[in-house]
Amino acid sequence: MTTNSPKSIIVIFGATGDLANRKLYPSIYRLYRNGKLSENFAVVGVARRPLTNEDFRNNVKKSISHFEDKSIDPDAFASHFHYHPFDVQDLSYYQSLNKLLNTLDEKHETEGNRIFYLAMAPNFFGTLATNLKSEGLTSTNGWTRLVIEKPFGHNFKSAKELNDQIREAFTEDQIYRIDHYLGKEMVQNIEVIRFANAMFEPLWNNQHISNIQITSSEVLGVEDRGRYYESSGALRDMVQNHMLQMMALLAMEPPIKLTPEEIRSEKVKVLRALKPITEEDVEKYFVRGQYDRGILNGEEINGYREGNSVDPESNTETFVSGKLLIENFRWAGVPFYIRTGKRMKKKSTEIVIQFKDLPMNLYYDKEENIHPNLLVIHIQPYEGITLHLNAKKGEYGSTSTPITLNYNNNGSNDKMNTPEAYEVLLNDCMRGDSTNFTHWDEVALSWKFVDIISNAWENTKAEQFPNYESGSNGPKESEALLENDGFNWWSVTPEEE
Ligand SMILES: NC(=O)C1=CN([C@@H]2O[C@H](COP(=O)(O)OP(=O)(O)OC[C@H]3O[C@@H](n4cnc5c(N)ncnc54)[C@H](OP(=O)(O)O)[C@@H]3O)[C@@H](O)[C@H]2O)C=CC1
Ligand SMILES: O=C1O[C@H](COP(=O)(O)O)[C@@H](O)[C@H](O)[C@H]1O
Repeated sequence: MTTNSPKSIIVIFGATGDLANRKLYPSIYRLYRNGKLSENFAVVGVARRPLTNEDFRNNVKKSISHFEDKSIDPDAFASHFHYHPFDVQDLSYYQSLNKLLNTLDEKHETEGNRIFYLAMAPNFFGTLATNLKSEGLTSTNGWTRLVIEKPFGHNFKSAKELNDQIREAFTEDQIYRIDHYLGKEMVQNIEVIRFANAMFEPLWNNQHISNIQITSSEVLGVEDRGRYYESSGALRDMVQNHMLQMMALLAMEPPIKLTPEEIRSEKVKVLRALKPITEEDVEKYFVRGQYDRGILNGEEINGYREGNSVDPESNTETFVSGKLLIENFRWAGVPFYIRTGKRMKKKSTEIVIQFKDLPMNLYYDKEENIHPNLLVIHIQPYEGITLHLNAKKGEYGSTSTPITLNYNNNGSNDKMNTPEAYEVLLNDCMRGDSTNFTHWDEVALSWKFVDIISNAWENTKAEQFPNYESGSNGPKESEALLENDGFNWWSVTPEEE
């Protein structure tokens, strides 16, 4: 680990793209504004478009205009940015990039520290890593790190090939595989809620928890990403990474220390304990869906198959729900239900931990529906924690009424100061903290689990597609998945109550 405001050059490959403009430049700006970057930093943008430094800096200033802070001169900030146009497949340009980096290293006194951020289509990841090494850009007096965007492969086989190629140029501890959910404030809070509260850990097992539900629903559709999404679908896009990572954080054993190695090792154990399913069993444990037309926020929405670059008879799923079982002492018998989809009723990521009912409830006769205790971790857009309890509430006699204790995390941070996932992860990477990045072992195990499901789905046409209306909660089979076990999906966003 290095200091809190590390010195480094960040080279962004894909500097004119959507991710760089929407997420990376604003994140670098916020780090700068919050004193998390020393003055000794430079950003070098690489893409093919023939921009001048001035054009590039103007683009950067545009991308930060929503977040601008009057006390910071945007030109002073933008002066740290440099542009170097070339096609990354053309080996001859890497030498000139290296020269530029050496010059900037001297100018900004960045001590040879370099982050190579691959914000480009995944087919370039392997080549870029190889070229950076072969052309000497990784040989400096400081540290060099490689940040890789998702998707990391398309299945286990391609992910392994990619990993093998990257590992020829970078060691595992130089590789930072992004899963932006791990940078979210409330995802990081899972560990704190679990391991810093005496009241939860003793109950955190199959004796006291009946099921856990993880939902990540989106209102947005596939927008202009049809080409990518057609070969991905919700399973690869969301389940292989974000959903399984959240599940692992909820299910892991307490690490002996809060180091990247110890936390990762516990997450890996959870992924290894996932009950494997056979292709024949996929239908029993997983539901796939695809959105049809519908009404969302009063607006008529087209179905997935009507989108750009989408096959009018597409078999691609835009919704997945599933039941995961973890075969270890702590979790045997407790279903972890996951659900994610596009064009759903609301944008919301939430985790619901449902506790078992008491062995005998004195209020059963008096209350028709005794409410189970729930611990809800609201990841986004509402951030917070809600505990659902039962209590007597201002009435004669002894009746039980459901009540909630609520902590709202949005309220404690003004919007400008809530760290965005990419901001947190960039800062972690600069400090050399890989805790919130995914290790190859986790990626490999996640792909192995997901491959069985994707194989089953690719080999069978979903006859009933499209099977859920835009603006709904997904297909009815997803409700049945829980109902068959005697449960239901909880709808728990505080504003709705
Ligand atoms: N956008 C997002 O919100 C998210 C993106 N990601 C991932 O991030 C990566 C980038 O995504 P995104 O920004 O949306 O993609 P874009 O298509 O918007 O950007 C791609 C970038 O790559 C550059 N580029 C393309 N080909 C070459 C080449 N041969 N040589 C040099 N530069 C090239 C393009 O610039 P030019 O045309 O000028 O060369 C552009 O800057 C992908 O892996 C994606 O999966 C992950 C999560 C979210
Ligand atoms: O990785 C991805 O995540 C987004 C959802 O992210 P969120 O932070 O808005 O919840 C999803 O839209 C996209 O398809 C996927 O690639």
